[in-house]
Amino acid sequence: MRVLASAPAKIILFGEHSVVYGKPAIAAAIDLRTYVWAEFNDRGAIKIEAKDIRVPGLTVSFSEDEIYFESDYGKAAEVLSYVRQAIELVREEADANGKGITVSITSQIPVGAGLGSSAAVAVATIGAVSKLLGLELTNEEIGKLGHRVELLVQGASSGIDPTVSAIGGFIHYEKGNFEHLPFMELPIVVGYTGSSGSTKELVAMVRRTYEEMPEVIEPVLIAMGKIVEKAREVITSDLDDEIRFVQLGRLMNINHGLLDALGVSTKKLSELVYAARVAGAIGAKITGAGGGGCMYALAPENQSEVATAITIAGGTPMITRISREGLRIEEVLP
Ligand SMILES: Nc1ncnc2c1ncn2[C@@H]1O[C@H](COP(=O)(O)OP(=O)(O)O)[C@@H](O)[C@H]1O
Ligand SMILES: C[C@@](O)(CCOP(=O)(O)O)CC(=O)O
Ligand SMILES: [Mg+2]
Repeated sequence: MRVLASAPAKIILFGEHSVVYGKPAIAAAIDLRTYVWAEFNDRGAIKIEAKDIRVPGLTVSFSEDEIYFESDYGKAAEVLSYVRQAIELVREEADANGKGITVSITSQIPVGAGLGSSAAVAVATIGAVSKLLGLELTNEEIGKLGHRVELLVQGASSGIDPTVSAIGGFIHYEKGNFEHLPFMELPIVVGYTGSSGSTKELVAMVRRTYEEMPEVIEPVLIAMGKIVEKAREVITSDLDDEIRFVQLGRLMNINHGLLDALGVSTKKLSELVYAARVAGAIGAKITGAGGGGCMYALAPENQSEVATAITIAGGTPMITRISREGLRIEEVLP
């Protein structure tokens, strides 16, 4: 039997980092996906083929007609830890420890770019392997297992990414509970800096700053939580879209300033944010953990001008749509 599952990327509209401290956040699944095939193998081992992940430390040397591969196995193992933990957790749930499972991954999501590639790969792996092992899990339960995977690998995780990747759509999330917000087409442009940041390291860096000066950082986190509540009021109000977008844009700009205060922006991210605003975006901010990765801009009138400005500033623009669907079982072959 072979199973193919897929799970989407996400953007965090408001509340990254503060959500790790129990504050609310708002996120949406987007139409970039990670695909995972799962099947049994008879070696009793876990085998992972990650087709499009570049492992730092893998060197290929050529001599005459021979090719040598040298790998830093420590780094390779670390990079594959989300997938490995996901498989181990499902095997445990299914009481199938020791069963040989091969997974093969392809992904459309840039890695370490704030678009939740870690959650998508965990959720798609859990989806495919649980189906293979005959476990009946709801998407919500799979999101919770995805959260456990992120906690095991990162040490800290709010759970928002695996939740939105598993259930899809547009959600308000707080301490493990989520609520679907009314669907709205968001005229946004995502700008990718081309560099990556590790969520594990950025979350740990914010934690260190918080522990050094809680009296300074706590009010910043509280303000971020208030921004989310205000944004939720605007999204669920019956005001015209035009007014709602202007209010959301202002809240995005304030949220970006506070993320910068936490130290998770970079020169390039801020350049893309300002380039988008100068080109007419009503709001622009980092999305995800920062330290590289992506920003997004709200540009109801001028998405293409904003995309051009992001390109001129050295970024890669992506025009994405919200994905109503989360985890999907794509194929089950005998
Ligand atoms: N296609 C993939 N195959 C295997 N592992 C992946 C894949 N995509 C992401 N990952 C894992 O997720 C990590 C990146 O997660 P993270 O630092 O949280 O950034 P983000 O979730 O924003 O992309 C990678 O280092 C790798 O361990
Ligand atoms: C920084 C954080 O709020 C979001 C991280 O998202 P990503 O891994 O950068 O896509 C961490 C979390 O919510 O667990
Ligand atoms: Mg992640």
